[in-house]
Amino acid sequence: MAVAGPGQLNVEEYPSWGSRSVDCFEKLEQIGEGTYGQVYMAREIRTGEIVALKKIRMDNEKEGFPITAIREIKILKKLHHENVIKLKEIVTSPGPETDEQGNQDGNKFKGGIYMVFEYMDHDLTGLADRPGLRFTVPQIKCYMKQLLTGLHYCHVNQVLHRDIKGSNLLIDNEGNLKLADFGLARSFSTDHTGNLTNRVITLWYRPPELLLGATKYGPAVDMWSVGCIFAELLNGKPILPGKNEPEQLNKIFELCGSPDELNWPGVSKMPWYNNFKPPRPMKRRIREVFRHFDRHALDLLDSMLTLNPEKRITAQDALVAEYFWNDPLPCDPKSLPKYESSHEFQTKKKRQQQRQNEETAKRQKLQHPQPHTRLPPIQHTGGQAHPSHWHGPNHPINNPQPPVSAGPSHHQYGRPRGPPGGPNRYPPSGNQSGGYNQNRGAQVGGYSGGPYPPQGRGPPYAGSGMPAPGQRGAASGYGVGPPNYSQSSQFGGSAGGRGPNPMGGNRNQQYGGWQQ
Ligand SMILES: Nc1ncnc2c1ncn2[C@@H]1O[C@H](COP(=O)(O)OP(=O)(O)OP(=O)(O)O)[C@@H](O)[C@H]1O
Repeated sequence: MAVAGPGQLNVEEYPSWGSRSVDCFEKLEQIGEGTYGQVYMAREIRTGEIVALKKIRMDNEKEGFPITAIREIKILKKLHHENVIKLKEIVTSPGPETDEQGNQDGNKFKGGIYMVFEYMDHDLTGLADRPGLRFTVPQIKCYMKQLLTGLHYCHVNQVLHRDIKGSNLLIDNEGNLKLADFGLARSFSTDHTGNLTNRVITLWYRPPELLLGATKYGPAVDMWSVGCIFAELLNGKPILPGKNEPEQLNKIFELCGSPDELNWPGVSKMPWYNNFKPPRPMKRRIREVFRHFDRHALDLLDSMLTLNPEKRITAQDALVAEYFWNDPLPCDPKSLPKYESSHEFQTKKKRQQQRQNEETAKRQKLQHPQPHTRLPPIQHTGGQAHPSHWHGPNHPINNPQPPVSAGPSHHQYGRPRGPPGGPNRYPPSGNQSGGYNQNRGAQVGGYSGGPYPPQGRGPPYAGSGMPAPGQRGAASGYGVGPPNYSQSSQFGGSAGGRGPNPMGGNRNQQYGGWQQ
């Protein structure tokens, strides 16, 4: 197969694409649910090969085949790299289909179209959310290196991913990490002449230039998201969990300082700058907030979370950063432990189940109260904490809000992504005591994803309940410093939830106009 060179489309077609039926595969289990519909683990009947089938959702489409699917297919056909998910073929189902409950699919084509991908055992959010799992520094370096390598390849090929987040980073049991979900990706020209939509990238990972209304942008938008993921991996929880766009910007300014003409020439001309500029200058506090990270990690993070996109580090430069060349070195992917399959969809489903069980148990207890006893309660001096405490106060299990059992991309449409685990879930990481933990085995920890941004476009945020520009958003967590880096009050509120993607109810609609 011909591999596209930088900036070229791979013109070689696959004549057989779309000619096979989905009946060539046996669906084994649902592993994801996103904008397109369901993602299944499946086995190819003839070869026994395990693949992922992503069904292209057609029921909402008034105008035929969704443009995002066309984009994803077109882009994935030209990208061939070990750190980019491989699209193997397209298959169709000629007749009406039923879902797992036996209900007929409502799509007007009365058939389905599936993308067949190589199967990956985990997504980063699902993996990091496993109870008892904590990534080591060599492991974080190993994943970060692969993320940057894959992204560098995309950028060299003039593709912006525009939705970098944990659930779109897939990992197999060989330790390989691959970028997935190119549904929001698009080609860009290096001169940034075209107008692009700024309603892309899941809110917690969205860079300040998009939040300030930029419509001309480039690969730096993805690098901001990478910085958020990097800090999240080291910190153990999302670092900028805004509930809506204004609050997101506010959080960014509190951490990264306020933008001005000195640190970001031209910022005052950005479309929404005047709506959101803080009334007084704010100090950059990355090095203070993350002082427990080691020096090289901090240097790299600082360069990724640079407000001015022109000054933000590129994937190529990040790959040669000291961080990756100093002890402890990134580990060999193959040396990483193998875990039971974990996708965000499944881990959240399990958590939802656990919550239901707890509620049932509580109800039963109320109905059948224990006989009164005079004995004092038994004091547990050690051993396992109650599961609901283990998850921390912000965990969906304990949160009074309805459980948000899936991330922005999964089956909780119309809501922001659920709160990440509580502050106690995540141990401080990085080099606190002068040496990294070189143990490559699993430890305690976790990692969680972000919400869908609120709906709507255009300037912006009227009536959104945003803090006035410059006011602090609801309880910034910064300044306390790990491990008391509390973000607890950030969660549980409504973000004016919208559809299952960061673009709006139907992200395809965003592509019809001049902004892409
Ligand atoms: N090739 C794959 N192997 C294993 N799991 C996969 C694969 N592709 C997707 N998944 C799982 O399905 C989930 C959803 O996939 P994906 O993000 O591609 O769908 P989507 O409809 O575009 O979602 P979103 O609404 O987030 O944009 C992923 O987070 C991952 O857990």
